[in-house]
Amino acid sequence: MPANTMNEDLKRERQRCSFDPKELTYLLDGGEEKTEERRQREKFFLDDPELSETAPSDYLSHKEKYEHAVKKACIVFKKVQQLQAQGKAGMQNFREVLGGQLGSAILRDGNPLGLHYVMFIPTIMGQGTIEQQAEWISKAWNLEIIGTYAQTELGHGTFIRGLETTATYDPATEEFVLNSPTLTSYKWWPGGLGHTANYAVVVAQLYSQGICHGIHPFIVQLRDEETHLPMPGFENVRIPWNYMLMKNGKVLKDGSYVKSPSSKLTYGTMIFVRVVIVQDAANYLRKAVTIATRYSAVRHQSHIKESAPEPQILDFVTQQHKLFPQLATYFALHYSGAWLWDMYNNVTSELESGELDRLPELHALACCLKAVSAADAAQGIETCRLACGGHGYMSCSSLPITYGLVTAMVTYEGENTVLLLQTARYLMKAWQNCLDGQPLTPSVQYLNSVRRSFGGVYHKSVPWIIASMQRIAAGKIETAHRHMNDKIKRGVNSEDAWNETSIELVAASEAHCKAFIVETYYNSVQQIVPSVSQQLGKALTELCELYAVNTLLKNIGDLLRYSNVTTGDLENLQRWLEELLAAIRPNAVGIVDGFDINDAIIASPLGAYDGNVYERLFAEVSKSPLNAKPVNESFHKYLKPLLKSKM
Ligand SMILES: CCCCCCCC/C=C\CCCCCCCCCCCCCC(=O)SCCNC(=O)CCNC(=O)[C@H](O)C(C)(C)COP(=O)(O)OP(=O)(O)OC[C@H]1O[C@@H](n2cnc3c(N)ncnc32)[C@H](O)[C@@H]1OP(=O)(O)O
Ligand SMILES: Cc1cc2nc3c(=O)[nH]c(=O)nc-3n(C[C@H](O)[C@H](O)[C@H](O)COP(=O)(O)OP(=O)(O)OC[C@H]3O[C@@H](n4cnc5c(N)ncnc54)[C@H](O)[C@@H]3O)c2cc1C
Repeated sequence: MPANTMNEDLKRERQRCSFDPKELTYLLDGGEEKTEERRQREKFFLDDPELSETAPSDYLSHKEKYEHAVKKACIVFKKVQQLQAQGKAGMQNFREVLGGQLGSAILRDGNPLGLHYVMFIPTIMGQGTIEQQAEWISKAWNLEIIGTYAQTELGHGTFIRGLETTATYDPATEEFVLNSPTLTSYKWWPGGLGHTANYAVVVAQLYSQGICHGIHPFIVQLRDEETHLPMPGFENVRIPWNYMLMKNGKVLKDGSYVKSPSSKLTYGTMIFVRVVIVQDAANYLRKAVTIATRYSAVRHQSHIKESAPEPQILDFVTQQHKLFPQLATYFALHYSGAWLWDMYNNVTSELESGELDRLPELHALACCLKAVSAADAAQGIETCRLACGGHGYMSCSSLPITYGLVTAMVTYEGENTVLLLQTARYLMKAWQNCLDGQPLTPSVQYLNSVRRSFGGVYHKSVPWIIASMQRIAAGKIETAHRHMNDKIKRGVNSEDAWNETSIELVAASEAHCKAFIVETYYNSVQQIVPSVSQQLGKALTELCELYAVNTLLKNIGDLLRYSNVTTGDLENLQRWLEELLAAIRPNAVGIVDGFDINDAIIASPLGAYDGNVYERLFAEVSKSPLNAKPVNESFHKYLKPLLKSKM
């Protein structure tokens, strides 16, 4: 590949961008200094020859991939320790140091230590007493032990009250006896459980004095710390009394049970991970849209006008309609994720002082935001793949693997439909409170105002769109509530009525979440615009408008059903969408440049900063061991005899 050449199209794109991409980078990182720190950190990891890929891991076997990942995770751990020694990494900023983008670039096929950091340590922090934290956290943090989070069983993932593993307290020995007596009670899915972890937080039904007290977390040793040989299976495994994490519910040494202030505090780690997933989904989406946008600026094909040269595919308005909403969705999820992270931290500190009032609202928001961000990011990444035509299908484009990672988010940490139904429970209660004139929590306040006014004359503004989306959400919530109650009045029991109404409940929950995202995104941009250059402010506003208009237009049916919008208003919205695509077009490459994603993290010949797409693609396929010899052995072994036999 010619050294230091920059694709001419990308050069032109960069010249025409109306703002300085660096300004966007600093904004997203939280300041120039933070950007510099991040870049240094990335360099520190990515320039390490031991961490850079010699050959793409696609060509390794399953076993080799695992071994390769363990090796890299250990190198990364040592490097994190070096940073710690320099005061540049600690528990507080661990997510920044190795979270999402950087971590997943180094450990492309999965991180064998991921669950240790994302769930094992957070569970001990959230569910352990001070003494238990003192005993386990430093061991875990220093990797003297490796843990995982073993909740899901072969038979149950969603319905955790149905878990079969039991932990029965024996006061005579002051131990818990753990049992997974059936095939369906086998712990199944926990990350790192197979070969990496030697400890786990095991979620089991607690029995004491003959009574079941529901599910609780226990620390269980899985493998010998020296030999790494597995401990005997989960049949009458004895663990000491203080291996039950007892910050919330506890068993006293005599076997009496002390209830937690709320049984749902046991579910705290799940809320934490759901909150983290929103940001993570956003980051994967911005990587995919960076790849697809740069590629679309470099790729020329077909004609808009027969007389003109083949255009950049980014000039097709349908291509813009595929990609620019994904750019905007990144920002929408980023700001909603940041908002949720703040709420999570505030509510968590309230919980520490025994205040539980805001837990249901946090749970309702974390559930629907996790579900919508995972689904929208997955769909957005797939759209980016399709937007890259055949080259997007190649695994070296990084788009298929990115989609694979994000579509898993739809299922793990609470399957999306199930989580949306959790939010719907909250919304049904909120609507009843609204009807009864009871106070409403901030995220559902809009129900009161929407109940009072059904209409609202179209004007070209995001606040009008927010009001319309709230109207749709309130309409769907009201419809689901009414239909469910009609069934109950006709004699259907409430559980069956819930199930029979669940399609509408899920739709209500999604609509509520979308309205929340648009409002949060708009409020964030309103706050940011005065502090940035006029050009960047304009670009950010256009993206926010695009997200709002596009989201509303995707729900035309609902808009017609729940508001007094006219067909003329819809035509105005469509025109506005097209204007926004045209306005964003000159800035598209500048925006993805502003994400400032290192080429090694992009890891795609289609999306590198220099835009040398074809040269990089060619270099990439040359790495395949299949292309090392001109004739593959299978020709002599199988094809040739077959061809001969036909002659
Ligand atoms: C050296 C190398 C270094 C590497 C370092 C790497 C470091 C990386 C650092 C950062 C990386 C950042 C990026 C990371 C990205 C994230 C990757 C994560 C990977 C995770 C993998 C996946 C793990 C899992 O999947 S673990 C298993 C998760 N399982 C679930 O989520 C189960 C889903 N089911 C449930 O949650 C529940 O059962 C339920 C909610 C569906 C129903 O529960 P239930 O039946 O008991 O309840 P009810 O329906 O009866 O409701 C009762 C009542 O309680 C309320 N409720 C329910 N849940 C909660 C809750 N969590 N909190 C509060 N309240 C709750 C419910 O609403 C009801 O309320 P009512 O008032 O209506 O009664
Ligand atoms: C990549 C990956 C990593 C994972 N890592 C871990 C881990 O580290 N630790 C761990 O403990 N677990 C882990 N899991 C398990 C994960 O949390 C569960 O798979 C997830 O919670 C979904 O549960 P399930 O598999 O039982 O799905 P099911 O509940 O069986 O879902 C199947 C279908 O049934 C529907 N359904 C189920 N219940 C309801 C309901 N009440 N109402 C309406 N529809 C319903 C769902 O919507 C879905 O369509 C992981 C899973 C994956 C895919």
